[in-house]
Amino acid sequence: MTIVAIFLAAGVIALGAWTRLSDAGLGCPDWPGCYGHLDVRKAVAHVADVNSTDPGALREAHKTIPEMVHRYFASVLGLTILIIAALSWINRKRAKQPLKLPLFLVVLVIFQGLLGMWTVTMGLQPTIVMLHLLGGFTTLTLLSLLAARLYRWPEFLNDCDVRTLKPLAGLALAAVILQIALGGWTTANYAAVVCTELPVCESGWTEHLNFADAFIFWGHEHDLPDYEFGVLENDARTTIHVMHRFGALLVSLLVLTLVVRILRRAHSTFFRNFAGVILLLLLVQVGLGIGNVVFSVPLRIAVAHNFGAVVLLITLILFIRAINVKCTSARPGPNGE
Ligand code: HEM
Repeated sequence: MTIVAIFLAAGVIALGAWTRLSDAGLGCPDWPGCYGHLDVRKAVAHVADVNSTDPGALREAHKTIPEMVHRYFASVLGLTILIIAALSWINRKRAKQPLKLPLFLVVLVIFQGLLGMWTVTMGLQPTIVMLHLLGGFTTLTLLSLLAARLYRWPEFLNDCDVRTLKPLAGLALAAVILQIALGGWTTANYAAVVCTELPVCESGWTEHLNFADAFIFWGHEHDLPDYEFGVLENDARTTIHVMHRFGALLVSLLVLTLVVRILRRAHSTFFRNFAGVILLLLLVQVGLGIGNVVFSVPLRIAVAHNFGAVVLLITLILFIRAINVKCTSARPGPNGE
């Protein structure tokens, strides 16, 4: 069941990215239905009707589809998490049966639903959009952690030297989380295309930094009907974009140092492979980020960049879990001693 939930959560994240990045976030201006309809086909027909009687209405029927498909998948995921929590409760007396994590996931998925509703009803308010993205990433990460606990993966650790890497791994994880939040902030404020040059931004970018306006999280002053396509001035958007680039540099330095240290300390194939996977994910993620800039954020690259971020996050969390399990130089006995 947890594995099913993992696939569903991954699908919901990818669909959410597709919805957001194809500017379909307001494809359905109401919630939970779309123009009052729970059936997406009726919503499409409704938009077509309105457009035929009022050609100035400019409603785009195709944008209702990603939004509603995202909502359908999210509902099934919510239901699956409820079932997981119910099963954990029923089996709570069994040894090593996790209960707090499934219950926390229920609270999280309900809060995610509320954030999804506010995303629409508050007209794509950037802080809500970013929190909704972070909530989705947290859901998938915690489900992966739950699966690792249920399947007792890894069972034991026989490479005790890698445990000394805990502080560095924690630091790399914190940097990745911050970078994900900055990425979400870049998207939510439509700051992706303000810097079209590498490595930082257009020449003279240092004169176009405005930190005061770039990080206003609530109460923006604007007279637009909603936040679609952003409400910030160019300098504030440039600042956000540039911070995401510097964030990438910090993440790269920390993650590369971690990889080198793992390779130096670890003697097991398990951890050497782990280092290889982390390195590969970092390279792919930076490559996709550069692809976003060079090709002006094509939908496929942007969705892959979103997904690459969550996979990198999960891999680091699983690495930290792996270096935290009981360390023994020999395989443990049947009772775990
Ligand atoms: C190193 C690790 C990196 C991580 C973890 C990361 C993470 C993210 C995340 C989570 C988003 C939000 C995606 C979404 O809303 O769907 C994002 C957006 C973005 N990232 Fe990164 N990123 C990284 C590196 C880079 C690099 C190196 C560049 C460019 C050189 C870059 C350029 C962008 C751009 C332009 C966007 C906005 C995309 C849009 O609005 O459609 N990223 N990033």
